[in-house]
Amino acid sequence: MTNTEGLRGQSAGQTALCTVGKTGSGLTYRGYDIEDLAAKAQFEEVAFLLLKGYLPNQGELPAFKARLRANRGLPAALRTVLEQIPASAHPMDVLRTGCSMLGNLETEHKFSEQQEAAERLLALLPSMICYWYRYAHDGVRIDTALDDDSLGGHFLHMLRGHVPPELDVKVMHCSLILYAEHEFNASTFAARVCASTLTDLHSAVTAAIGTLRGPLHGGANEAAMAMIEQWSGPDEAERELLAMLARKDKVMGFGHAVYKEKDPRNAIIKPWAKQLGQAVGDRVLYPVSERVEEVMWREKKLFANADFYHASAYHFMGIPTRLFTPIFVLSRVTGWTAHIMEQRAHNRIIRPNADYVGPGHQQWVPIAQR
Ligand SMILES: CC(=O)SCCNC(=O)CCNC(=O)[C@H](O)C(C)(C)COP(=O)(O)OP(=O)(O)OC[C@H]1O[C@@H](n2cnc3c(N)ncnc32)[C@H](O)[C@@H]1OP(=O)(O)O
Ligand SMILES: O=C([O-])CC(=O)C(=O)O
Repeated sequence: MTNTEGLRGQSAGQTALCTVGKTGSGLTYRGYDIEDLAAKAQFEEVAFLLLKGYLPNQGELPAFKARLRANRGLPAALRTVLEQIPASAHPMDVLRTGCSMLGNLETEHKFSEQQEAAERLLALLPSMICYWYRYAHDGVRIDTALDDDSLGGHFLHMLRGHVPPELDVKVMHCSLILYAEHEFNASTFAARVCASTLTDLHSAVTAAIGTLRGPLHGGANEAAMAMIEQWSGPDEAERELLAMLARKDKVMGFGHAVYKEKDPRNAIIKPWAKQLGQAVGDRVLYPVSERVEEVMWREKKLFANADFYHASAYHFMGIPTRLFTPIFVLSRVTGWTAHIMEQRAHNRIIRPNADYVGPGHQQWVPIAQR
């Protein structure tokens, strides 16, 4: 593999949204450290920061949250489509289809409508996934226009059918902040490539959802869960993990295309996973996770990325594994739509070259002679 494969290490454009690994391990959103945002901000403040370019003041934040609350309801035609999708479908495919359908029902006709379209998607995606999930699994048509203050609380309320405890809402805030934005990651880049053709916002977000789904990107939190839940304790985990490494299997939730020392989001989500594990009396999953992290560093110098401890944290909150990557979508839609707007503001169609490695010039052979 050449060093430049996967465009690794190359600049593919400019952004004012985020820095990743500029000092080896740091992460900032519009100049603010992720540690400060995760400890001090509400997710909605971070969403506003990404979408508008500055932190909201005391008047702007409640107004923004009120707009998000008012935008939670699903159009009837979208509910009808969601009701057709079987319970066996992957929830990421449901979001992809739902986002595309919304583009038919609430088409973004002019770019001057982009802020409203972005806020609508942010407010409505939790309703979309929970409406489908509860209908497909329990046959219940949930009320999505609940009055929860926060997006994370609203999501948990719809999913469970009751108001969630404060600890779970706090963890959701933190998780949504950590997942909101990450420069030119694969799904954001897909959204920007799409936007660079001057297509509509829903098309670009649909492309991003499809890109996030894979296990090398957002799908890693689900894949990490599938791996750690197989093991009955740390010793079995270590044995099996060493066998995986000997086979050169990829270990999901480890490594990163940009960070070289650590992923700063790991140190923030890990203590929450520990606290949630203690709250539910876990004696297996968290110790297994810690051993996996220890062995990966000892054997390969590979560190846990944002996805690894998200797996156990979500699991301890009772969230079904197949909804892990969709939660990533509910958050990253802020980064995607902010990047789409940034791309449009300084647009040139994204169209790199390729190094040709195919056959030399060929003589045409008529089909009867082949
Ligand atoms: C929120 C996010 O999207 S974070 C990323 C989530 N994805 C995952 O957790 C999936 C597992 N991780 C991976 O597949 C990779 O680390 C990626 C996709 C994140 C980054 O890929 P790359 O930039 O190509 O990785 P990198 O160049 O650092 O790899 C160096 C070597 O380490 C190995 N390696 C990297 N990550 C892992 C891993 N998780 N498990 C085992 N080996 C690994 C590579 O195979 C490569 O080995 P080689 O030189 O023998 O081929
Ligand atoms: O930046 C990346 O390549 C992947 C990542 O961590 C993210 O999208 O959050």
